[in-house]
Amino acid sequence: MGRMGGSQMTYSANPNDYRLLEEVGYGASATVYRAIYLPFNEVVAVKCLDLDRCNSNLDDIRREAQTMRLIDHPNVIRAFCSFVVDRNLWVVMPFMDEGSCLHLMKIAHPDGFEEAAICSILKETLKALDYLHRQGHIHRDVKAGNILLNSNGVVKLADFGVSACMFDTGDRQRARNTFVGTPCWMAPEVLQPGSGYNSKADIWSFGITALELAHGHAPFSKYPPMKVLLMTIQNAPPGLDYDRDKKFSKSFKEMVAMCLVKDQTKRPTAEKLLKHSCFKHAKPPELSVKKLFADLPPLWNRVKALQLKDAAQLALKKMPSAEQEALSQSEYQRGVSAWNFDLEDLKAQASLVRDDDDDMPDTREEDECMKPFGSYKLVSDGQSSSVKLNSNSEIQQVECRTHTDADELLLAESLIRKGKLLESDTLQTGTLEKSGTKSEATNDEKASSSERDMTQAKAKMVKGRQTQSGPLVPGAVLGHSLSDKGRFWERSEIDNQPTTEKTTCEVRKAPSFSGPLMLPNRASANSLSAPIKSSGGFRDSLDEKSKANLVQIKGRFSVTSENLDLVKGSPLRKSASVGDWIFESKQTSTSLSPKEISNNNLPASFLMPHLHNLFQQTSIQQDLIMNLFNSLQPADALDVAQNGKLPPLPRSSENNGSVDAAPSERERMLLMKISELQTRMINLTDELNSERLRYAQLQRQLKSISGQEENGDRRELDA
Ligand SMILES: Nc1ncnc2c1ncn2[C@@H]1O[C@H](COP(=O)(O)OP(=O)(O)OP(=O)(O)O)[C@@H](O)[C@H]1O
Repeated sequence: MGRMGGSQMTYSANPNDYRLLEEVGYGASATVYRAIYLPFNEVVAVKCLDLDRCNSNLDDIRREAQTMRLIDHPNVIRAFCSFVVDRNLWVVMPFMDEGSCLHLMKIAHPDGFEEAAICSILKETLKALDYLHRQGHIHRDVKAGNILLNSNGVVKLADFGVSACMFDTGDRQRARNTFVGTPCWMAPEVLQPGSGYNSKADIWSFGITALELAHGHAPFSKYPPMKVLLMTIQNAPPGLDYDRDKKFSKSFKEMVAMCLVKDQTKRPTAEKLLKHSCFKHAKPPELSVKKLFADLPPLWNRVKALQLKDAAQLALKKMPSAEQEALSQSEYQRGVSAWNFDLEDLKAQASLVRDDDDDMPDTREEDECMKPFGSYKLVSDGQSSSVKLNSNSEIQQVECRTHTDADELLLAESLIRKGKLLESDTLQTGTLEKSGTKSEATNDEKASSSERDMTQAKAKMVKGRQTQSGPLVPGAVLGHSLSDKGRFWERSEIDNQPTTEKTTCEVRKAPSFSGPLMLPNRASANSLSAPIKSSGGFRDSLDEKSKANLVQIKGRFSVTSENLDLVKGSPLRKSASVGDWIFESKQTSTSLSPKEISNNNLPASFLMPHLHNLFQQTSIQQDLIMNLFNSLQPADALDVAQNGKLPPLPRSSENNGSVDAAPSERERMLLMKISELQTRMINLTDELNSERLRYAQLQRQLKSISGQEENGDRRELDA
């Protein structure tokens, strides 16, 4: 049996006692359901944490569950009980029927809430933080997505996925020298782990959350993690702008500014902040918060609508942006989800995201707080300028001539070499690769990597898959050997499972890869990150089976042939030619239900962007082919071959290293690729033509319908 719930009732740890209903939320590694606890016929929330998808190690998961069970504060979500079901950790919690502030903003308040509501929400959050800090915890993931509301106006802070204990020593203490949290909300000192951090990191995140609630999004949120990271370190702290944020009071602006001070010692404690006039005069949440969700449909319908809206938005983006968005979003969300940043991964991200900020897919207005970055952009005009990086009170100057992502990498690498940016076990790959060369891993890095190996080895030693029906104890979690990873996907025993388990499996299988619903946020989070297994930063840590199926390693992530099928099922696919993620328009068009299509009631405004996408995709394919043709040029070909991407070029001694005229293995491969691309282009052209036809048909139908209506009207008038 599980522990006592808030209502002093005992909740069982038997999954059959819970009927999972609708999905009401999802995070990096968990899906949250509204559920009925059958013995009491009571509505609860069940967070199903996918142990396979978890980026965190088992200790983190256990810590979250333990923390949640021990806490007892009206503003902190507590766990009634938690237990392991197959490959999931189920955490049973009170159901917060209005969901998170983030969802609420996305669905009904895209430009943020009004000040009265914000102050009420923040006050409750601050009470939660004050309590947690007194208990010795740092939450480390304070953000609107983790502030939950219910219809009575109750506000609770959730998600202890990354919380840390301040009183820990040894390994756990060292863990606080690592990147943990969500990039946009992360305090500068968290990004410079050498100095360590404390509960004041939560106060920074709290300040960022205040801005998030005020604007509808966090500052820097449109940038990929690498950029966010550098901007947090380099730029002046974000804040409310005097002109743009006129609707907010001086007191509110002042409170935000107090939280967002780079020097953590100058930030107030939660206790002190609670005394700020902003909170002293805050209305009780039941008065100011309820109107935020008045007249909204039930949470689960909102979540569905949100998924649909995101799917539509992504589908309608013009192709290059959509491609970029998908990539950027997935990279961003991976950063969001990945508590432990990995330089290799960040480098990969930075190199994949174009530096042209104006082209960034986010249509949001640029934040005022981005202004300092504007001046940074100036240097791209070839002027020399210096970027100041404040690290451990020491100002380091890095010469920066052009503002490119490569420069950002250099900056980061420069910091790292100076031992400022990463010091402990977060430098997961332990290597810095630039232009194919590897710098030597430092002793610290080596030591920490062996520590990690030990942890992994330990986890692997605990064999056997347990289906635990009892409150979560360390053994219960550890019962899931990491080496079991991936088995879930192969299992054919789903049909033999109790309904609840079946539901989980189906839902888990479905979300990312099958339906159009999952295309956007989650699509971007899951379609890429779920099938792309986290290898924990080590190629070596991939299990044998994964290694055998390995298709590609990308940063910390590997794509196996097994999950490539899943990727194929997703609307994003890997372009065979260039290795970019291409938005599959075929999938997009089929993302409309057959009913919708057969109803022929699609407005032209909806179809046109699809056609446009197809058209552009075709052009892109053409470009790719041209590029490939060009890549046959001797100089380029030589270069590519030297980079090891293709078999080496044959050389003849007579022509002094120039490319041999005879078709080489490499050329054959290129030709194969070209013909593959051509086939795809033909398919896309066909698709475009059929869409055109359908569009013309629809227009005819529209005309005839409107003609009929006009006739009807005329007849009515005549009569
Ligand atoms: N008790 C609850 N009642 C209602 N909705 C909830 C509850 N708990 C979580 N949610 C919803 O589910 C979403 C995801 O939950 P949660 O943040 O715990 O998952 P996660 O995987 O830990 O997320 P993250 O990406 O922040 O690490 C929340 O943002 C919220 O919208």
